[in-house]
Amino acid sequence: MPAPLLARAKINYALHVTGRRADGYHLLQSLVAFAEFGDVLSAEPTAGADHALTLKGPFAGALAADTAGDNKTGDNLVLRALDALARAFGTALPPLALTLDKRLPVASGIGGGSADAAAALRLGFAAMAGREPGEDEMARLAEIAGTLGADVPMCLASTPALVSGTGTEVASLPRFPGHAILLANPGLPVATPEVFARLERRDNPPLSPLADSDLATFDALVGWLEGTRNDLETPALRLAPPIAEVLAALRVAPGARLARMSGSGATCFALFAGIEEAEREARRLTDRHPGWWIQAAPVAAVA
Ligand SMILES: C[C@@](CO)(OP(=O)(O)O)[C@H](O)COP(=O)(O)OP(=O)(O)OC[C@H]1O[C@@H](n2ccc(N)nc2=O)[C@H](O)[C@@H]1O
Ligand SMILES: Nc1ncnc2c1ncn2[C@@H]1O[C@H](COP(=O)(O)OP(=O)(O)O)[C@@H](O)[C@H]1O
Repeated sequence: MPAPLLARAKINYALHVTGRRADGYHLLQSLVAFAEFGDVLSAEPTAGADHALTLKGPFAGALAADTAGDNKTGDNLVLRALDALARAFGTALPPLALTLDKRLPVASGIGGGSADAAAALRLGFAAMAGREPGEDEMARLAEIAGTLGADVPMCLASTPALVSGTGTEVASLPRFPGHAILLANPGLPVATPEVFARLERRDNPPLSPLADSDLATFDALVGWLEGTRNDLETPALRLAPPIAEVLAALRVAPGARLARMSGSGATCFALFAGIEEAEREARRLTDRHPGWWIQAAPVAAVA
């Protein structure tokens, strides 16, 4: 059986909404990166006739309550991803007993469900083929990923990238400076469509060009990010006002170089040069806001 997979949290460092398609989906330009923290998906063979999914971890309850239907895990993106994989490859997938350790808050702008779906595609492929996917097979997995959600292809890559289109066009960055991130969520689930619906403008200016030198150091990256935005921040604040308090707390954290909301919220992040500073601020914030979800993690370099 394939080894357990880390379904890393996705963070939109910058997110510009530049248009809207006729089908209502928005055109985005985003710089995304991934924290070395996330859900963990594991699988064992099972004698049962179908896949079985067990949820555990701090957000298992929230997910079970959020997922519709009598079978509380039936709508889970993990099982939908395995179904889509088997259909696309036309190959029987051996029934799997899956365990999802749900460590990322649900509906929180850091793509936990999308990362789980991407991990399920990788794990399912390995269980089906007995090996890792080749380049052509990865391209097919990315296509399947795009049918599961706009964020799933970027989570399949799980490496810093510029994304465009509706989010499914993923250009991995050739280099990226390592640093640390502090994630904070006030405990409010936010529905992505409701945030998009509250946008006042859908024709915002695009990202400024990203030069290789902007990725050479952490300072240079922060400098570039200072000229960018998250266009979903204002509509999300209207929907969930407590996000303002999270942003304010992160902005004044000693050592925080940039504080912003990720995706459609409500999770916000601050960037730090090193993990020690991020962990120190995580402890401080946890003392002051025991009801918030707070997590520090490294963001790996791409050399
Ligand atoms: C906003 C972002 C930014 O990365 O992240 P999250 O806040 O979800 O983490 C994504 O675009 C979310 O991606 P994902 O959550 O996979 O979206 P989907 O399941 O495909 O779509 C959910 C809903 O979001 C809206 N949507 C999503 C993507 C997009 N480009 N335009 C949209 O308008 C649509 O209302 C759609 O019905
Ligand atoms: N494995 C999963 N983890 C999280 N959410 C899931 C999962 N499977 C299905 N969902 C559904 O997808 C929705 C979006 O979840 P999530 O990816 O956590 O949002 P976001 O991208 O905003 O962080 C949830 O409301 C939930 O009902």
